Amino acid sequence: MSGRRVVVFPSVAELGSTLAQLVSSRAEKALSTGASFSLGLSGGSLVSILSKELPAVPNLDCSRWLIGFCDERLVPFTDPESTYGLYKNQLFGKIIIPEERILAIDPSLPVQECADDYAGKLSKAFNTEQIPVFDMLLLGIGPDGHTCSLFPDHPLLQCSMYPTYYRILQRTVAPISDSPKPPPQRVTMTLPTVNAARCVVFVSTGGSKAPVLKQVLEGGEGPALPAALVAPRQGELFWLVDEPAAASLTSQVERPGPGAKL
Ligand SMILES: O=C1O[C@H](COP(=O)(O)O)[C@@H](O)[C@H](O)[C@H]1O
Repeated sequence: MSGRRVVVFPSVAELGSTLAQLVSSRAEKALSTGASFSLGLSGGSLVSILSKELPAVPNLDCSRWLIGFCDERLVPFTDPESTYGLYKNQLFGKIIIPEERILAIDPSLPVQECADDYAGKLSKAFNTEQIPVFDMLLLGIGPDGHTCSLFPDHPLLQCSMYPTYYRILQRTVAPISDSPKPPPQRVTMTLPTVNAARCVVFVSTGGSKAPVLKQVLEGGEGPALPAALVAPRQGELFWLVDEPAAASLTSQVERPGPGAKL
């Protein structure tokens, strides 16, 4: 990992605009050397921030982007809890990404089959039986420290710590049917997939996130929270947060001026 950057913004709008610039710049970089730019999206509060700011980037050509989902809730796309459904309504109508380049789950399948099916889609799109390497993943963090659908104290996390669970550890995505946050059935990227990415960006806003950010970024007692286990092996790691979310941090952070690029 090439060093974590914690960047604090005075407002969600400024954060969002820098996030959009960051996505655009990493897309340009990926497309200058490769055939596509692979971007993994999360749900929750990220959806509206990204959907507002990304279409505002001038001359954004998304025709060679490949979109995946860091996690997804196992509900129909028409359900307000569906992350794909939210992006379809709020973003995909505003930027042109060929439909076949958006890798969504099949919500009609039972959760285990759904995870296997989604893993198969990733494997085909990345043309590998190994862990896919995304150019960029956008993550959120819940007040409990979860990220993707990886929750504190969940066996999916223990898998990453105990070699006896090696088979599971190597999975690209996993099903979860007991999510403490509804809806209970979900599909999520595993930590090995998250940590293989070239660039991982957490987005966190609002005062309700201040205590968990303090714990994840500056340490606390007890086992590491899921978000604290995100440490890309060779990629970049950004935390983009607003002032209320950063309120309890005492470690060094960056406060870029207006329009600054990361
Ligand atoms: O349930 C989920 O929550 C996290 C965090 O969401 P936020 O609204 O607190 O930012 C999100 O990143 C994840 O994709 C989602 O499924």
